[in-house]
Amino acid sequence: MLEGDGIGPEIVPASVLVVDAALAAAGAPPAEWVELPLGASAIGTHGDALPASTLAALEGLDGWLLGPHDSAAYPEPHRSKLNPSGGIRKHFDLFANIRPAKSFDGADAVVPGTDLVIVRENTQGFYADRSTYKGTGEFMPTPDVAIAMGIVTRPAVERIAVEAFELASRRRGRVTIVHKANVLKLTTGLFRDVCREVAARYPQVSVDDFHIDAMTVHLVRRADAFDVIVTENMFGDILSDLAGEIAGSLGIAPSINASHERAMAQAAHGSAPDIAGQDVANPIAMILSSAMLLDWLGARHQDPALARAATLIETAVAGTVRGGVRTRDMGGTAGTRAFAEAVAAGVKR
Ligand SMILES: NC(=O)C1=CN([C@@H]2O[C@H](COP(=O)(O)OP(=O)(O)OC[C@H]3O[C@@H](n4cnc5c(N)ncnc54)[C@H](O)[C@@H]3O)[C@@H](O)[C@H]2O)C=CC1
Ligand SMILES: CC(C)CC(=O)C(=O)O
Repeated sequence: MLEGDGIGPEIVPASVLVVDAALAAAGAPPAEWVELPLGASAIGTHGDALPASTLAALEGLDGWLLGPHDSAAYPEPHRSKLNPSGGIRKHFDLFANIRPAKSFDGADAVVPGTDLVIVRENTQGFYADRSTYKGTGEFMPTPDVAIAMGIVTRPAVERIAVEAFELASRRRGRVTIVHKANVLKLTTGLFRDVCREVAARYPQVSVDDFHIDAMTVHLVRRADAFDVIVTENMFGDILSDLAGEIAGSLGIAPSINASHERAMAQAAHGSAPDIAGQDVANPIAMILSSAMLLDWLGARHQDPALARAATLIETAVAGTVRGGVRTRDMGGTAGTRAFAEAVAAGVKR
């Protein structure tokens, strides 16, 4: 576990509490938690927000929880470096960022009945790292000119499209491709076209596509009509915050960042410095990210107890919300810890 900054030291321990309860209830072996330094505190102790020792320790693992970091507030030179989660995603080539947005029965949502998953390409576009793709990233040829160079490649689109179509095959059988091929014709045009080629291998899955600007409108109006949305890195980052809020709150939006070998649970939101340290943050996003990780590990290791633990968590979170225990962003009064304790009690029940 890596707690990160801001609300990280509140929501990550809240998730650990719930995961421990779920593993015990599901008859799975207990987790052995190892706390690794990352974020502002690691700048103080190790001189780096993502210490080499942290990356080395992660090498030996196939799953971990990452809290959010407040990298926009780091002092220089740390602020100008690749942010810590970007560094981990890049190091382990965690190419698929899977971000569900699901509303809860009985709780407010902009669009009740929302149940979709954004499959975000996690390595390319404008967020590509210069050391991986030469010539990409941001640079300033003069103090008055800033340039951002993105990249889209066929293999990267193919592998994320396969993730999206496989997922849709296990869900409601629909994939929506989001792009901006009317303006970014070559880059996001390639993204759309390669996704369409992959679609041909999945005749049982229906496919459509929208421009990113129009897609924001469709989501606000009828998010409940979508199943799996596949899109490039930056569009997926933005769209998933929107989808989380439409489903009820950004604080309920989970994710995993995955390759075929490793997965990292990480809430879709940031470190929320405006509410940090007040015990008001919603831990649902981090708790459900942890459940996604257990589910992923269960599939990888063919261990049904881990999948059971994931289901227990999802059911207990939904039951807790339905029972009226909610944090402030969802109109309730429960604190972060109290909410997690209620979920852990629900898991045990
Ligand atoms: N995965 C990560 O580590 C991410 C880190 N960040 C970083 O986080 C810092 C703050 O970024 P912002 O743009 O302010 O975005 P943010 O996601 O931290 O906050 C946006 C708004 O949502 C609220 N919010 C977020 N999570 C919440 C939760 N669990 N419960 C209740 N309310 C919640 C915040 O209070 C704030 O009003 C920046 O340094 C940014 O770079 C941003 C996004 C992702
Ligand atoms: C990790 C962040 C700095 C970027 C972001 O908002 C995200 O990837 O979710």
